[in-house]
Amino acid sequence: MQDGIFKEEWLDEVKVAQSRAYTPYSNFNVGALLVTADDQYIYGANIENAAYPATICAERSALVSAYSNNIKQFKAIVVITDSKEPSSPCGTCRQVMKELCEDDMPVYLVNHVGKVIRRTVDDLLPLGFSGKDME
Ligand SMILES: O=c1ccn([C@H]2C[C@H](O)[C@@H](CO)O2)c(=O)[nH]1
Ligand SMILES: [Zn+2]
Repeated sequence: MQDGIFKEEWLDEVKVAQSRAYTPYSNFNVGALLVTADDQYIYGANIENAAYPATICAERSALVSAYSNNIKQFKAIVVITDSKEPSSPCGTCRQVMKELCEDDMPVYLVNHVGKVIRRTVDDLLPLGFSGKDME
């Protein structure tokens, strides 16, 4: 895994992802930009549903989109929200990142004024369960 040192242009790209959110119920728009190992951009947004639990978060939208297109090596994921402080991925998204990304992949959390917090997948889900736990 190459470390994706945060690039300013990722801010513009993650806002594009966020603009695609479908949030008639919460109006809380989340964008996720998945940067692939070869610097492609995969966009994810939260897609809500009248049956609330059927909602898909932005982070999982991006990861499922990448895998569906046979793209599996990532440099980083950037997540943006309009919250006061950079918002933190939900437990389900952390578990899916644990499954599909390297433990040391950077996760950049960004708020509406561009404050960026860097964590890794392992920071967000320490001692997380994975296939290794079934060996
Ligand atoms: O990790 C998360 C947490 C929440 N949301 C979305 C789901 C829902 O549409 C809205 C409010 O929970 O935010 C995400 O996209 N990612
Ligand atoms: Zn989530």
